[in-house]
Amino acid sequence: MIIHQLSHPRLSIDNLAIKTGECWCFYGSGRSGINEFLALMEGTLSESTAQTLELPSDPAIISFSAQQEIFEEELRNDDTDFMDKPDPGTLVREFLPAGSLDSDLIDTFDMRGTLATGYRQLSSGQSRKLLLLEAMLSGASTIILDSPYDGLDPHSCRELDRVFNQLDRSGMRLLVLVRNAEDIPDWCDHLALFKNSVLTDQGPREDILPVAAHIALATTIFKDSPLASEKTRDQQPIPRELIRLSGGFARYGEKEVFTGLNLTIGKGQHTLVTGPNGCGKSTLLHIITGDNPKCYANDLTIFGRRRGTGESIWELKKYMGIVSPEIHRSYRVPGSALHVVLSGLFDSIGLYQKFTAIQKKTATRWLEAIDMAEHASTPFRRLSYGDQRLVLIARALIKQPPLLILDEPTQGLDSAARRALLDFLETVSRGDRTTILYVSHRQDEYRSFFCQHLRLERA
Ligand SMILES: Nc1ncnc2c1ncn2[C@@H]1O[C@H](COP(=O)(O)OP(=O)(O)OP(=O)(O)O)[C@@H](O)[C@H]1O
Repeated sequence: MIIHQLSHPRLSIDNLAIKTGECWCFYGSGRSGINEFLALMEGTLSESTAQTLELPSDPAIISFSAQQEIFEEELRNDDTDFMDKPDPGTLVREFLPAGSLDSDLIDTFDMRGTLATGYRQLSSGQSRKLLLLEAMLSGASTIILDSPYDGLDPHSCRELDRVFNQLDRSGMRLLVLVRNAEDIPDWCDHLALFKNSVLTDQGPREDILPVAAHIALATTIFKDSPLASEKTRDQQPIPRELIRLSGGFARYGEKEVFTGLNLTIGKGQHTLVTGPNGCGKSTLLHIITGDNPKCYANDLTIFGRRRGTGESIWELKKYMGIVSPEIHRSYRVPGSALHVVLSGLFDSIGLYQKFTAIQKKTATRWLEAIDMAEHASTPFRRLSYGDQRLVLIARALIKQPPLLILDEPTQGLDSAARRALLDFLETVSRGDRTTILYVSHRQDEYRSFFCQHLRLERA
C-alpha cells in the first residue's frame, strides 16, 4: 500500500508505505483527519488528489459504519411481511466461510451460541465480533480495524489482544485505527499519528509512542453547556422512585436472557450497568424504555406507574433522554444535525413537528456545546460516526430529562471527548434534575458518582 502526496481539505499525507506482514496503528483525535483516513480506506473519500495512491483492493473493514451498512442491507431484505414468522435475516453462520464453523476462534470470542441467530438480532458487541471473525476466518489479506475495543467486553478485548499477538501476520497487512491513546495495541509494530488533518509522525511503535501521549488532551466540548437553561417542556413532578423492577425477566423465543432481576432506581441514584456482551444490558434498558414487548409482562413500575396499566409509551418517554447503539442504528431518516438535536424534544427519530424559535436557539446552543455549530445544517448521515454520536448525546440532553439512559454512549469518541462527557455527567449528577443510568464496558468510565452498580451475568 502506497500513498504519496495525498491532499484533501481535511487530510494530508506526504508519504505512507505499508508492506505485507506489517501491523500499523493510526492514532488521532476525532477531528484529526483519522475519520477521513478511514473513509479513504473505505473508498468513500471524495475530493482528494494524490500523486500515488495504491490501496488494498478488497480490505476487510471492521467499523461501526460497516456494521451499519450490513444492518441496513438486512433491513432491506427483511421478508417478515411475507412470512408466517419473523424473518431472522442472514444467520451468523452464513457470514462465515464454509468449513470454518469448527474454528476455535468462534469459541474464543464466545460466538458459538449465536451461529443460528440472525444478524439483526445480535447485540452490538456480538455484531462487531462477527465482522472480526468473518475477516479472520476468510483469510483476508488486509484487515482494517476501526476502534477495535469499542463495544467489546473486557474478556473479548483480552482475547482480541491474545489472538492478534499470536497471529501469523506474514501474509497480511493489519491497520488499526484508534482515538484513545490507551487503545494503541502493543501488538502493532508501527504507529502513525494524525494531528490537525495531517499525518504528522510515523515509524516504529516505540519511537512514536512518546509523541502520541501529547495528542488529544484538550477539548472544549461540554465546557459551556446550557445545563440550567430555560425550561424546554412542561414537566410534571417526578416521584422519588423512578424505576422498580421485581423479578425481572427477558427472553427471545426459547432463549432466556435474564431472570429474577431486581432493580430499584431512586431519584439521584446514578446507576452503572456492566456485564459481558450479550448478557442483556440493552434488553434491560429496552424493557425500561418500553421498546421491548416484555415490558408489559414484567413487574415494572416506572415514574410511579405500573407498566401495562394503560399508560402510553410516549407519556413515559417524555421523562427520558436516551442514547444507545440501537438509536444510532435506527437514525436513518434524512435530517440535519440541528434537526436531530431538536428531535430529542419530541422523542422522535426524525423531526415531524414545528419547533419554536426558543427551541431552535436551545438546540443551537447544544450544538455549540459539542463544538458542532458549523455543522448545524450538515446532513446527520454525512457526519463521522463519532460526531453523529455527539449529536445524539446532545439530542438526549436537550430536554434535561429526569432519567438519562446512556447505553455505551462513548462508542466512537476520542479520549478527550469521552473524558469531557464523563466530567459533564459528573456535574449533571450533582444537580437534582437528572438521574443517570449508564452502560459501559470501559473501566475508566466507572466514575465515583455512580452510587449503584448492577453487574449482569450471562444466563
Ligand atoms: N430481537 C432479538 N431476537 C433474538 N435474540 C435477540 C434479540 N435481541 C437481542 N437478542 C439476543 O439477546 C441477548 C442479549 O442482547 P443485548 O443486546 O441485550 O446484550 P448486551 O448485554 O447489551 O450486549 P452488548 O454488550 O454486546 O451490547 C444476545 O444474545 C442477543 O443475541
